[in-house]
Amino acid sequence: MKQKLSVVKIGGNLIEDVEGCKRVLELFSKMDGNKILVHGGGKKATELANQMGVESKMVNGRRITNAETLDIAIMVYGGLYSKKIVAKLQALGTDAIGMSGADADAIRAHKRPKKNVDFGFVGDVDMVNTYGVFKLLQAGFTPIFCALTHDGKGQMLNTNADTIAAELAIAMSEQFETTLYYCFEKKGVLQNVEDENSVIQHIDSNGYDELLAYGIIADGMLPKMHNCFYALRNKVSKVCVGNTEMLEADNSEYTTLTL
Ligand SMILES: Nc1ncnc2c1ncn2[C@@H]1O[C@H](COP(=O)(O)OP(=O)(O)O)[C@@H](O)[C@H]1O
Ligand SMILES: CC(=O)N[C@@H](CCC(=O)OP(=O)(O)O)C(=O)O
Repeated sequence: MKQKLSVVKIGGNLIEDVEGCKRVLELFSKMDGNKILVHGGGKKATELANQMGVESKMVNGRRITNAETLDIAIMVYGGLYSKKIVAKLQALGTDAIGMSGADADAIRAHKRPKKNVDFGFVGDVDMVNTYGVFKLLQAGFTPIFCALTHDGKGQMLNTNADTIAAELAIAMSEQFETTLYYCFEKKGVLQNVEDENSVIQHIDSNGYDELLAYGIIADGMLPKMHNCFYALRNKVSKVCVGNTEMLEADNSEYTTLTL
């Protein structure tokens, strides 16, 4: 029987909230078994870019990343947030190790080809070094991935954290029975985004099409849901979307997705 693995992605809004971040890291550190954390930080990158007088442009939920923006991404994701999260987890007794895709050649990507939009230094994932990640887990480390990949030729690339989480979960599913958790500030996928108590408990492929058709899923939820179903179609056992409390063992108020 395969061992279990949890891949938990935490979004930028959650990290920004001091209490929310503290709680999610506490719950993550208490989770049993093999686990990997993936963190975003898009909100902070936009804030820092503003302070530096650099314009932030998003297209389809993805950041247009020129050389200056890439440096900001590396500073915020690979530096500020990675180190702060690792330090907090260490204080909670989790032997966390901060990872970008370049570290241990963990995630290779290629620069997204120019089509209608030139995304600049945005990476589409080609390969996850599952053996490298496996070795870290076997050695007792908990890998903490940020939203950065590399092309294997010395170029860092900016890759959406939701995508990193899905690609890691898919690749590691060869060896593990994997559950992917998308943790953000709302209780789950909501029927009405203004109403926290309208959590949709379960969404399958047909339901997903309907939600799309009715425009119930919008903004950042569009690429997130795309990643959820992409993961499910590629052997990830279970995908869940919810807030911090989803990581509490006896909580069931969140969204579960199936094909
Ligand atoms: N049906 C929906 N249910 C929940 N959130 C939704 C929905 N439709 C759109 N959203 C928006 O999607 C956002 C989450 O996407 P995003 O900000 O990219 O997440 P993350 O913080 O994980 O990066 C929510 O803050 C919410 O405003
Ligand atoms: C290419 C791309 O869009 N990368 C994202 C990476 C950070 C991220 O995904 O952060 P959240 O999870 O907090 O949104 C960005 O730069 O915003």
